Amino acid sequence: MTTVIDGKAAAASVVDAVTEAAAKLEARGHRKPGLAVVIVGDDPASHAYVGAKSRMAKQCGFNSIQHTLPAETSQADLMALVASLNEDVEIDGILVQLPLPKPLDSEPVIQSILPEKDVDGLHVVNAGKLATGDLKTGLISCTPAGAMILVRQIHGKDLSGLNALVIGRSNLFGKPMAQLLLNANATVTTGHSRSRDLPALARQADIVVAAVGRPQMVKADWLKPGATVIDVGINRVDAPEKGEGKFKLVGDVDFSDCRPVAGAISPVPGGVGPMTIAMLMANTVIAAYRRAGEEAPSF
Ligand SMILES: NC(=O)C1=CN([C@@H]2O[C@H](COP(=O)(O)OP(=O)(O)OC[C@H]3O[C@@H](n4cnc5c(N)ncnc54)[C@H](OP(=O)(O)O)[C@@H]3O)[C@@H](O)[C@H]2O)C=CC1
Ligand SMILES: Nc1nc(=O)c2c([nH]1)NC[C@@H]1CN(c3ccc(C(=O)N[C@@H](CCC(=O)O)C(=O)O)cc3)C=[N+]21
Repeated sequence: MTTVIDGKAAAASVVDAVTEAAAKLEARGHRKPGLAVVIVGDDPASHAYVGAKSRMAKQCGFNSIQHTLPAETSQADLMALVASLNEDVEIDGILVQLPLPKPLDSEPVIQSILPEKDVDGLHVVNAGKLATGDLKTGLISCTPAGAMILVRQIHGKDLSGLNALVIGRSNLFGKPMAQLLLNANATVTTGHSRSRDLPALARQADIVVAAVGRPQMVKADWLKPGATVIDVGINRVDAPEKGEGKFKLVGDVDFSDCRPVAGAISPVPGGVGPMTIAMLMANTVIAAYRRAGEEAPSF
């Protein structure tokens, strides 16, 4: 029987633990954890995600602040906002929603966030800690951290002897995911657009993680029977069957094709997506504990 991994349920239990941790911190006389989300421009999908993040932050008992800037915002003004959030004693976590509208350059913005407030885990200090095996003192990128919790549900903490393929090598996901798997003792391969034969690489893998941005790319004949498949892709595709102009979300994995062959598979929606938001809350409460000088919980 194939296990369909329930990312919503896993995310709900992380959110419960975060809510409890936030309440405990307040009970010890500290202020609420503070999360600032910055969004530039008016991309509807980005606004939907940011709205979900802000709502979840309130639900966790955080002080949640959203800064919505016009698409024409200058690099200097955006950097100035980040600088003021770095200084703000009420703020523990800063997230700048990506991608930024052209011609803004995201890299200098991300690198200007204080590493201890970088709840996206994208600052070089946090990326470097993860790369050198320090998983305790930095902040880990939310989506790979969430995907890893789903992998652990199936395989436990120690992935010794297992082959893992991560398809995609972005700083936001592919690289940190590969490092988390490696740290858990998996034998890790990272595939990308220049890889020669991804289906052959995938057939060697006990764990396949797809983060490519290509709808339904991974097919059943790519999989070793019984493999665990984690689908990170979020693709909006037309869904004329739902009515004119309607769309639906699909992952980078052809779910109905792969489901019978996989041992466990995460769906889209309802898989990694909800975990991303839950881990953003987890990183924010961790940052708040550290700022308060208390020992941070782990999730
Ligand atoms: N569920 C969630 O919470 C999140 C979902 N996502 C989703 O995950 C997906 C990936 O995101 P992200 O990492 O930011 O995307 P990027 O576009 O930054 O990276 C995509 C990666 O896929 C590789 N790639 C592209 N085409 C192919 C191909 N045909 N064959 C093999 N590899 C290919 C690229 O290779 P190369 O490096 O050679 O160009 C690149 O490494 C997207 O669908 C995104 O929406 C992202 C973040 C969070
Ligand atoms: N700085 C930054 N950090 C990010 O982590 C970041 C980002 N920018 N830009 C965009 C991507 C994408 N992303 C998602 C978050 C939640 C869902 C999510 O909750 N998805 C639901 C479905 C939501 C829906 O129905 O639209 C699900 O998969 O079940 C998806 C994708 C975070 N990202």
